[in-house]
Amino acid sequence: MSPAELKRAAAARAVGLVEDGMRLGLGTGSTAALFVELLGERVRAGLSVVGVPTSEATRVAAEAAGIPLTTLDAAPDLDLTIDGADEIDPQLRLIKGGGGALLREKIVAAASRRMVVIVDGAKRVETLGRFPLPIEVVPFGLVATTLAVAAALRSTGCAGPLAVRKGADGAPFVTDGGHFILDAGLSRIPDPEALGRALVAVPGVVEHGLFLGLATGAIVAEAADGQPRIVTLGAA
Ligand SMILES: O=C[C@H](O)[C@H](O)[C@H](O)COP(=O)(O)O
Repeated sequence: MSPAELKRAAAARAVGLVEDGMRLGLGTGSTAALFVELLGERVRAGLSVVGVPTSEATRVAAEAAGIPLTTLDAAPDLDLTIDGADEIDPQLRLIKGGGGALLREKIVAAASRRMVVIVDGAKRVETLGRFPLPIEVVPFGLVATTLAVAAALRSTGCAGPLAVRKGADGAPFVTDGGHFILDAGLSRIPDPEALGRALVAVPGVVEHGLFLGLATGAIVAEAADGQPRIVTLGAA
């Protein structure tokens, strides 16, 4: 089975969690995009929901799918957020931000009573860190911030290269919030909570891609005999 087929299976299961009248956080990335597409089918069939997109890309996709949208300011308490992830560990701790949407994703997840993560089985890890950790920083003082981030990484037992994420044109990738992303290739993160605390203490760091204590459940689609097999973690 291809990763795309597994992602679709996880997204399809997640659509079943949506109930009439819900206020939804709509995640970002290829898996969340499949959820938006499938949710749009249910909306066109009569389901009444309202969504808060976590990126401009998701806003465009949700509008195209016919999903009514609002802002987090108008609906600051969401019932359910469905989002993808780059990694998930057994404690439902996540690395997110591979698509650069981590800041809005984290704000929306924190404003939701439930956050259910949809992933293919390849995203499951015992220890976070194989996926480079995205760290969103303001462009001003980039070199000083990068040095301080490197010190924060070392102070929590992490080591590895830090690189400014580049776009297809070779220029720094700019997030929806107008910030840059540092990707930290750490291999493993021994203490994600300590690293999270150290990173938010660095002036210039806006947010990091460690989602700790936010996911309430996960839907994992694994390949089993050529068919997707759904495994749920937590409350999903
Ligand atoms: O910034 C992007 C998000 O955190 C995505 O949810 C994450 O990168 C997973 O994306 P995908 O479903 O495309 O693997």
